[in-house]
Amino acid sequence: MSNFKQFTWEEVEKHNKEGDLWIVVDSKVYNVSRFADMHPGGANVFHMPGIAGKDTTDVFFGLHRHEVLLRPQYARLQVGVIANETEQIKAPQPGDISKVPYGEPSWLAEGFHSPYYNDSHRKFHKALRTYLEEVVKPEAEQCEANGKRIPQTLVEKLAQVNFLAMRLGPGKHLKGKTLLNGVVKPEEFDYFHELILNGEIARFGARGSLDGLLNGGVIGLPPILNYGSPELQAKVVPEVLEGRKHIALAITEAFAGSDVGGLQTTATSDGNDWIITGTKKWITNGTFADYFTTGCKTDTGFTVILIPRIEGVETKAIKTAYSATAGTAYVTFDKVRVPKGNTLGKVGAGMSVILTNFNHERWMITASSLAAQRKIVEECLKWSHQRLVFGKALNSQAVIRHKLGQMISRIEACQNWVENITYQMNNMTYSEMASNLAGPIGLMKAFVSKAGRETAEDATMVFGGRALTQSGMGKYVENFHRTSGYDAILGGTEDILNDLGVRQAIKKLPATSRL
Ligand code: HEM
Repeated sequence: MSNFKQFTWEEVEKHNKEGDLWIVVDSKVYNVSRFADMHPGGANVFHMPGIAGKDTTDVFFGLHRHEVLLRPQYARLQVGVIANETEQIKAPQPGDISKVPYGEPSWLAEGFHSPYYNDSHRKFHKALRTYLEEVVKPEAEQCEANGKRIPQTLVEKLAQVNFLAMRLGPGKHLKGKTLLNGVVKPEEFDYFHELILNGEIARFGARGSLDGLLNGGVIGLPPILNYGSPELQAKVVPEVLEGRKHIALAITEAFAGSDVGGLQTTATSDGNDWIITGTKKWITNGTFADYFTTGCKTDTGFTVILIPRIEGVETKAIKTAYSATAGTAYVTFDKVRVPKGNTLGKVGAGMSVILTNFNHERWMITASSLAAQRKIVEECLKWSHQRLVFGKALNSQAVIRHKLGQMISRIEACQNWVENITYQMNNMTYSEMASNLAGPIGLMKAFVSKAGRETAEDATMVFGGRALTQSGMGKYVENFHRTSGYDAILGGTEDILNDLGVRQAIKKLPATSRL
């Protein structure tokens, strides 16, 4: 029962002039007399016909997101409720499952089934979504806007639930850890749990923050876990997983991106040390990283070396299309002296260190991209339903329904592909994955990111000018449209990955295959 004073419509209607102005939104009565002059949409809108002293629910939801009413400074404008009426549009609660068709993958939709997810995944999903929406989303949104790195207080909270360890996926690094307050056991944690995690952090609609949430660790730490010496692992792995230090993967350069063979950073041997000189570009989390897992040219080929932030290492922020909270950096190594014990894998065998890392990174980007696309589809379904044009809902236009149909088909097709690959990952050894899945994951990532860019275009048309502003109705579409290209570039561009997938298929064609 609400504690608000109850009013009849007759009482509300009397407050219909400048200085004494009430409106009703979804059975809630707001006194906007003093607010009118501060209203971002202007004071005069309240004097349009059918507004002052009236029910403005439809016009309100055609212009504002529901969250506007929840902001404390606006919530306090409410002075009462309409007697015998109840609110229809409920504030979302942390952990809620969307009831919008296609707003969730089918395994979460009522009445649907899936062969892939069990009770452990469902329990994990519920706890994780609630945790992220309560603890992480507000900070992620703030960082997306102000460009600051995520606060250390949040890093500490994330470390407490072993967030980064879970982001690395199943494996020995989870052993003995309490995951998300014990909701899933380390030995149960599989690639579907990780798929869920990658999707949930992408639903905030804050792409820079997604990478700012210690993405550098997801791609920078596995080479240490898989190829570092026991001493190096004992020191660096706990520091990073406990959030005391941060790590970045430093491969790409202004000289070479996807063409790893063309890299120019050089490590020369000097007794027991490497002397490293060169530059790296587009390094995610680089502005605040304490360690760089770095691809270097050595006498006998390509070698991966862990470089701490010591004398000779400098980083500066690169201004990119997404939020600076991702910490994208240009990194300079100037005669940096690093012990040879920091070599990851064999000298000259760095290519396989990097290539085995790529499968997981590409699959992760795909999973996040897919969830972000689904969020956009949900936004478009809701918006086209509540937006009135020419006196009717936007979705009464066939051209809009056609766009929605295309968007839905794309995410559903992509979802099925991603879940199939995830199932393969769950049932293959690491080396089977390396040999069987590099091609399919490459093709899948290219396909899903392309689908995302098409959805970004369609959604922009559905939202119109609102898709171009960073606040208001279209804020998620704006963020996705501006940043969907990241999914198409990071971890390998669409063109390169398409080509990789086909080359792998050609390699595996039986020599005797003929029409
Ligand atoms: C309690 C009542 C209201 C509050 C707290 C409120 C608050 C806001 C806020 C915060 C914005 C900025 C955009 C955003 O963050 O979404 C906005 C924009 C706007 N509001 Fe309101 N508003 C209220 C009622 C109304 C009503 C009843 C109308 C129409 C008669 C209206 C018309 C507009 C318009 C036209 C804009 C600009 C939208 C745009 O830029 O796309 N508002 N309002």
